[in-house]
Amino acid sequence: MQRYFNLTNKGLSVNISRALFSTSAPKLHKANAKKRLEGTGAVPQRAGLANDGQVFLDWNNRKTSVYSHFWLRDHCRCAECYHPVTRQRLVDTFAIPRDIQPAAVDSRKDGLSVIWPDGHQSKYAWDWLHTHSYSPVLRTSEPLATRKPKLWDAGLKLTPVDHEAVMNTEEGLRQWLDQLETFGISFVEGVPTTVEATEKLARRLCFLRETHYSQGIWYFTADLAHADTAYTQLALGAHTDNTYFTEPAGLQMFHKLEFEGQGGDSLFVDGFSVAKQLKEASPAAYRTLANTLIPTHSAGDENVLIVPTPRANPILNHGPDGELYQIRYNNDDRSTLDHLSSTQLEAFYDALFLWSDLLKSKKNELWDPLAPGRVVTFDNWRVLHGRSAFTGHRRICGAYFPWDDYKSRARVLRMTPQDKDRLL
Ligand SMILES: C[N+](C)(C)CCCC[C@H](N)C(=O)O
Ligand SMILES: O=C(O)CCC(=O)C(=O)O
Ligand SMILES: [Fe+2]
Repeated sequence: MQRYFNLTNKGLSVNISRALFSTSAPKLHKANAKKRLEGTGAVPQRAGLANDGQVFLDWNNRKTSVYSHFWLRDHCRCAECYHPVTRQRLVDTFAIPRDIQPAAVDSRKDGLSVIWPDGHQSKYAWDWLHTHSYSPVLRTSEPLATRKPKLWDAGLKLTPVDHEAVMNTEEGLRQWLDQLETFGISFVEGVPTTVEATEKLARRLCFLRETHYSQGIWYFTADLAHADTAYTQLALGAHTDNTYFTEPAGLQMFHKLEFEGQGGDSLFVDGFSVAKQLKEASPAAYRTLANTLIPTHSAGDENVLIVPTPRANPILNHGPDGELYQIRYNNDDRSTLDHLSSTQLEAFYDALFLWSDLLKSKKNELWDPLAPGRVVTFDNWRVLHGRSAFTGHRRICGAYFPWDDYKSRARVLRMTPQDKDRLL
């Protein structure tokens, strides 16, 4: 049941209805703004008056969202304007009059209906409108981005995920990816100690990132097969890999297939947790590591000279929203610092010492002997890794994974196609 109020202005009839049947449907008004707007003859989107050219939705929690007319037309969700299968915009944004006004607006049980002057009818689901309310923003998190990280220290106790479950059930796979997104690290146990089984497990997660080290799965031992310290028996302090790539690998996997000797345990440190500790200990040092650009390179192999574009990046990388999203830190792969002023250089070294002290603090170090059969996978944008020096024979195989494709896989596993439609 609906009630209609008709307003006529410049010969345009506007239907305002109130949905009385659905508790989740917001009340809809547009009369005042529209009347004032048309009375002034101003160009709506440029008028700068708060309520001009907008549709108002009152939600049940007494919040009111406003949506611009142009935005609504540009975001029409009908099959002609938005491809229902490819989920891509079909409407020609640039063919929409910049000052478009609806001919009629109607609140329906399942969403907002708008009829435009050319007769085109747009529909928007209420939950889609609520999710994408931008004035004000009503969503409390960005559900597409990632799981909220849970920070950890040396005491982290994660339940290992069963290899059979990962390979044969969606639940097992989801558990693995959930841990990766939440803690930035996860262990799979019961993996056959072969390169083939490890590669199968890796590809269950995502296709692999090729690098100068390999096409896909790699394995290494202390033989300098590649000119990098990983291929020696030296200890490696906590670091992230690929600091010299424009985009470092998103994930890394290790499986220790063979070991006869002493030492060679694996080290993991939650870089997001250490960053938080640094910020608390010295906001100035934190700012220095967030702002100082560090050049890096990979140049050991004869035919390789990799540097990133841009040439240098901070250790602590923040998005435009100010969130820390990536750690890039490998003190061994840092290039010559020749671009900082004397003052900047001293500030950088001071901050680096504080960072390193926290990284090496016992309470942050998670050590694991990584017994054969126990495969570790970790977020190379968050969790730093290292190893103790070793003697004897040690062979590890593993893989790098691209960030976006790993995230996509994780997202799809925790979302329905309906979630996709609502969240995009
Ligand atoms: C993992 N794998 C053995 C293939 C290579 C190791 C490379 C470590 C290197 N310093 C870097 O940051 O890339
Ligand atoms: O040998 C190890 O355990 C790790 C070496 C390393 O840092 C790497 O391969 O990226
Ligand atoms: Fe490494």
